[in-house]
Amino acid sequence: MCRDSIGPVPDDLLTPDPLQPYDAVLLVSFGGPEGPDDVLPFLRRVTAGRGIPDERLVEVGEHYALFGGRSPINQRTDEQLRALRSELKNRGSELPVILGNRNWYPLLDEVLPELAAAGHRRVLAITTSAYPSWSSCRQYRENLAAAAPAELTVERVRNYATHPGFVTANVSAVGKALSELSGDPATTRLVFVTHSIPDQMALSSGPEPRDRDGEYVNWHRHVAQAVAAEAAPELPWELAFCSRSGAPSQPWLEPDINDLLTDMAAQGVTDVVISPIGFISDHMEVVYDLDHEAAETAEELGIRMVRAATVGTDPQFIAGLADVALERAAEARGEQVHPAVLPGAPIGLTVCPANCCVNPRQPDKPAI
Ligand SMILES: CC1=C(CCC(=O)O)c2cc3nc(cc4[nH]c(cc5[nH]c(cc1n2)c(C)c5CCC(=O)O)c(CCC(=O)O)c4C)C(CCC(=O)O)=C3C
Ligand SMILES: [Fe+2]
Repeated sequence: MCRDSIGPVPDDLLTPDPLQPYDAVLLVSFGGPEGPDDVLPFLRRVTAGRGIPDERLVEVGEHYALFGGRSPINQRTDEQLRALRSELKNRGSELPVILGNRNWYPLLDEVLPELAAAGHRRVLAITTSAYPSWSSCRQYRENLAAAAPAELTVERVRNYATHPGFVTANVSAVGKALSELSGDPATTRLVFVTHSIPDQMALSSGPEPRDRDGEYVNWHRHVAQAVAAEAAPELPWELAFCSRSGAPSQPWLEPDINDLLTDMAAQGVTDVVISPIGFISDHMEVVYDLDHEAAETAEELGIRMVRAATVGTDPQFIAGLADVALERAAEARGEQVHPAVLPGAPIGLTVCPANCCVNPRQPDKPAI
């Protein structure tokens, strides 16, 4: 794991840093276990006080065990961190760009006090999650608020899934995946996949007023529509969900990707491209739930399935992250900004109202 040294606050007053008034950039990731001994402590940390059934934890622990107790997430995030660091440097910023995780080392709880101790006072956070909802946005904001010492202000960039950079990178990935299939276009489908969340959480995602299905689903539909229109205008597409957990009695977003594949096979579909637009790099959900579980379902059904790449370090995506960071800094300086966004799609908020992305099952906690 790469730890850029936190270092002193840059004091080059001759050329103002394009990320001023911020004095550091913090990439905020979920974090994942590095080996077999980390898996249980990691899962306990993620699920603390959440009422997730033990069977589910055992099951998820087994997914990690298949990969030697190690999630790909830390390495993938590290690659993104390096790519972002060099992109921001190319754009003229000298600020340190460092990593803090919510659930594994280096933990936000350590990194934010270290930043403050090194003299930093105003940090710009970029989360590795691109969409609004409690799980994918507010929970990050809550963890940041809990970890930040009083002298440190942490602000964040907008949810960036509707930025054209994210969409363009997914268009390339889908194009490449499609070129690996040679089936009849009439029986080929494009399926966008994201993380399932409880229906109630989806309905309370984003600020009010909300789209009928909540902003989590609304945003995914906008992204899916835009990627499909560019990458495969001739193919029908659908949005499916993976990685549901929680009690079986609690409704979560559907269709599950495995159920959708089953329905598609019954309708004569022969070829499917799966585009994991819900994830910005290869996490356990991608390498297990899609590459292992959904791939096995497809094989049993006789469907040829290709999984499109996650955006990872695609230069268009990384440039988009740099764009939203520079845009946020300009906003913080009180300048007028013109955020790039898909035509007709929602623009993420940089400062959220109190009722944004609430978790219906938890009293509101302080959030940045
Ligand atoms: C929307 C969403 C994202 C995408 C946005 C984002 O990226 O943040 C995401 C990402 C991730 N989720 C991850 C891991 C886990 N999520 C869990 C549980 C849950 N996730 C939820 C939602 C999401 N999760 C929800 C509603 C729960 C139920 C409990 C709760 O209300 O919190 C559990 C507990 C076991 C289980 O229930 O499966 C684990 C271990 C990892 C790391 C994977 C790795 O190691 O590579 C990543 C990137
Ligand atoms: Fe999760």
